[in-house]
Amino acid sequence: MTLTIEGLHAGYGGGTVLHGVDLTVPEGTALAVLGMNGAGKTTLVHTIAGLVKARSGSVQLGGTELARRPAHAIARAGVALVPQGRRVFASLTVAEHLTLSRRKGEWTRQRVLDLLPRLGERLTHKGNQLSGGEAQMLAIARALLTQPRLLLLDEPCEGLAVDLAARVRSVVAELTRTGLTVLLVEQQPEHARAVTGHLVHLENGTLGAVTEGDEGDTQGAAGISVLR
Ligand SMILES: Nc1ncnc2c1ncn2[C@@H]1O[C@H](COP(=O)(O)OP(=O)(O)OP(=O)(O)O)[C@@H](O)[C@H]1O
Repeated sequence: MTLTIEGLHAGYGGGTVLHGVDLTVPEGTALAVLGMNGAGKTTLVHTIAGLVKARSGSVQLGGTELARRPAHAIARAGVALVPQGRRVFASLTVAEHLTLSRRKGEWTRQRVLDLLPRLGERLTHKGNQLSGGEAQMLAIARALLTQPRLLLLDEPCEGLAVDLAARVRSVVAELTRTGLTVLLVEQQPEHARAVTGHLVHLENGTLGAVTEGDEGDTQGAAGISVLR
C-alpha cells in the first residue's frame, strides 16, 4: 500500500522534532531516510507507528488515515515496526516469539523461516542466547508475521558485524521485491544504497528531495515524491 505523509508535526513535551514532513512512498517501494544523530529519524517512524502522537498532519496508508490513532489500531491497519535495538524477549524462545506474533495471512511461519533459515536452526534458543544478527532476523520475522503492508525498519544493521549487516540488508532488499512498502532508517548512505536506490535526508525536522542511488531495487523512482 502507498504511504502518504502530509504536514506531519510531532515532538516531545515542549519541543517539536518533526516540522512538517511531507512524503509519498508508493506501494512496493523502499525509501531510506538518512540523517545525523538526533535528526528525528526514530521520531518519524515512531509517529507513523503511533508510538509518538502526531501533533498535526496526516499519515495515510492505502488511503486510510492513521495519524493520532492508537498504536494497536495502526498495527492492525498493516504497519509493522522493527525497532532500533531489536527488542526481543530474553526469556522466550525463537519459536515462542514466532507464535506470539502470528496473525493469519500470506506470511506463514514456514515462509518466514524460508526467508530467514538461520532462525529455523535456533527455534529452541531463548532471546538472550541469540547473536545480534539472529536477534535482528527474529525482529524482522516477528514484524512479517503480523502481515504488514508497510514495514518500518529503524537502523536494522546498527551494531552488527559486517557480514551479518550485509545479510540483513539483502533480506530487506528481498522484501521490497515481494511488493511490501518499506521505510528504512539508516545512518550510512552506502548501507542504505545496498537496499534501495531511493534516499532522502531528514534535517531540521523536514525532508529534503529524494535522491537516486544506483543500487538496490530496480523499480525506478516513479511516484516517490517529497512534497514541499
Ligand atoms: N522520549 C523522548 N523525550 C524527549 N525527547 C526525545 C525523546 N526521544 C527523542 N527525543 C529527542 O528528539 C530528537 C530526535 O531524536 P530521534 O531519536 O528521533 O533522532 P534520530 O535521528 O533517530 O537519532 P539516532 O540516529 O541517534 O537514533 C533528539 O533531540 C532527541 O533528544
